[in-house]
Amino acid sequence: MADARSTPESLPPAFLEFLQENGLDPMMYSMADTIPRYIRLKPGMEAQIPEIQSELKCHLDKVSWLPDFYAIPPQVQIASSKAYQQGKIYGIDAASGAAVLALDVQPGEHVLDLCAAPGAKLCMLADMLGGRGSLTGVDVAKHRLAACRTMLQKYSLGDCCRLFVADGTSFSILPVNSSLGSGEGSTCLKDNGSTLSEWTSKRSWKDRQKSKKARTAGSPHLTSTSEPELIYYGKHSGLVGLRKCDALRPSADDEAQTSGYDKLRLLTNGFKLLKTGGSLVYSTCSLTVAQNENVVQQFLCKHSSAELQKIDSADSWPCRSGSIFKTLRFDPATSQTSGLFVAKFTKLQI
Ligand SMILES: C[S@@+](CC[C@H](N)C(=O)[O-])C[C@H]1O[C@@H](n2cnc3c(N)ncnc32)[C@H](O)[C@@H]1O
Repeated sequence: MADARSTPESLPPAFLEFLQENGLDPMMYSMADTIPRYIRLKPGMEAQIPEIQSELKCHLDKVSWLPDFYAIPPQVQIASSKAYQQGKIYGIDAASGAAVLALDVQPGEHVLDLCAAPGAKLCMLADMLGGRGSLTGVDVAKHRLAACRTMLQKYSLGDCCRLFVADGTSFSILPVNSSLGSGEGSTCLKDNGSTLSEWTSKRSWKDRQKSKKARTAGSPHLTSTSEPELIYYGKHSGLVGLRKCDALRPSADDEAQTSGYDKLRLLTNGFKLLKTGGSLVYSTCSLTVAQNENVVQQFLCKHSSAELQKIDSADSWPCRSGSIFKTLRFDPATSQTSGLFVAKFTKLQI
């Protein structure tokens, strides 16, 4: 693995060859420290910008091509700030925001996020839906989904989203109350023989924070075993409409959690669940052709009802076309983001 501060000259020749094969600029490894950090402002928090700037001690530099996004210097840490802890800002890379924007979600639509944890994009989707329609998040890693639930609660979005611990390559739960799915109120469905339940914490995020503080203070009553089990929770229903598959490259930690992870299978399953006429965004933070264009190519060969769509809003984005027409690549070196591949599909009636 290349060090983030490597210069092109210091990279091993085999790695340079690999970068060349994938059309990647080796300069990205010497520029990592200069790429800004991005925050997204919670809708309605615009008046708080001066206060946030003064707390973070930096200027929030509006990202011209992405609504509600601001660039801040890379060394600024937001996690300990009040603005972050009080749910006024999200930490999310601009390219990730673009992938969500590509889906063009409208209030009232129904969205599935496969590989949803820790949930920055899920929160953005929830904000875009504005409490109308439905949102379902799926992740195979239980602890990551718990973090996702905590995040949703922190931003007061806990009631807007159903979460499932499940493998996205076989997840098949249809929206409750759908003509294809189960009846209203059904909480637990059989999926390929294994029971899948919807998950959340019994307690609110505020209560969990209180317990955490109490534990830190040494309360004898609140040990780590007092943390509740994750249980079924949910009340949303709806028809399948828009669906999103966000299959990102796993970190080493993810690899351990999700061995056998297969992007083509995730994409295929997301598409299977997609309503005719709906849209699906496949986005990965992998920069390789194998995990991006090749996956898209193989997928299109097998699915005659899948059509790549032009992402209209992308005309002003700092990205380039992938090697397949209509796919997009955010290169770290030129886009000033962490880098991302994005492809948008629609399902045709055939
Ligand atoms: C890079 S993270 C996704 C980031 C997330 N979309 C966000 O915006 O915060 C990748 C996630 O994919 C999950 N994952 C990997 N393989 C999966 C699979 N087959 N089914 C469901 N989730 C999977 C991992 O557990 C991990 O949480």
